Amino acid sequence: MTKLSVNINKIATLRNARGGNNPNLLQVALDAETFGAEGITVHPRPDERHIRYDDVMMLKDKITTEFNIEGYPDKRYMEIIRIAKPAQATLVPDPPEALTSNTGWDTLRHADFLKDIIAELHDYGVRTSIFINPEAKYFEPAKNTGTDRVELYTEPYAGLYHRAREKAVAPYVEVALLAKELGLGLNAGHDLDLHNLRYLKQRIPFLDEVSIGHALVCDALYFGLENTIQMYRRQLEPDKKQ
Ligand SMILES: CC(=O)[C@@H](O)[C@H](O)COP(=O)(O)O
Ligand SMILES: NCC(=O)COP(=O)(O)O
Repeated sequence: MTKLSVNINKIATLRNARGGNNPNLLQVALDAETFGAEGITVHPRPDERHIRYDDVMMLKDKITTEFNIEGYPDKRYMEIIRIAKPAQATLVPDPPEALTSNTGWDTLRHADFLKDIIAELHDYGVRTSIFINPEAKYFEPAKNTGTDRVELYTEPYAGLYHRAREKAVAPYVEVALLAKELGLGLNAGHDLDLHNLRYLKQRIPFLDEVSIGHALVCDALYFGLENTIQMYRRQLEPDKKQ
C-alpha cells in the first residue's frame, strides 16, 4: 500500500502572508490526518519562508501519523531532527536560496557526507530517505550510504507527463526496480498531482510513500481539504481486478 504524506508547506506560506495564525497550521495538520493523510511532511527551509522552527516543535508531539521532515542536512536541520525525532528525515541537496527542490543527490560525489549524516540520524532512531534523480548510476551509491529509502524526484516526470507519459515514466520504472533489487525503500515526490499520480502508481505499484503538497493545497481551494485528500487517496488505490 502506498502512503499519502501531505506536505503542509503551502499552508504555512498562506499563514505567513498576513503575519497571524490563520490558517492554523496545527489544526490543518490534525484535520488532514483525520481526513485520511497517512503522514505529514514539512520542509523547514533556512529562511523560514513557510515552515518555521517553532512549527516543527509544535507539530512534533501532536502528529499521530508519520511525521516527515525534509531539508538540507546542515547543523540547523540536524538539530531540528535531534529534538523532533520524526518518523522520517528526507535529505534534499537544496541550497538555501533555492526557489524549491530541483534535483536529487549526487550520491557518488557526496557518498561520505551522506554516510556520516545517515549514521547520525540512525543514532537518533530516525528512518532516512534521500532525494534522488531517476538515474541508475546513483542507486548503488545510495544503498552504500546506509539510507533506508530513496525519494524519486518526480518533477521531470510531471513536466513531461501530459505530452508523453510513457516516455516520462520509463526512467522511473527502471530505477524503481533497481531500488527494489537493492533493498531500498521507495518514496516519490515533487509536482505530483491528480492528473499524473495514478499512472505513476500503476507503473510503480510498490511505492512506499508519496509526499504531495503544492498541487494538493491548490486543489483544496476548489474541492475542499477533506474531499481533496480523499481524491488523492483514491488515486493510490490498486486497480480493481478485471
Ligand atoms: C522535497 C520536495 O520536493 C518538496 O517537499 C519541496 O521541498 C517543497 O518545497 P517548497 O514547498 O518550498 O517548494
Ligand atoms: N517531497 C515532495 C513534497 O513533500 C511535496 O512536493 P510538492 O507536492 O509540493 O511539489
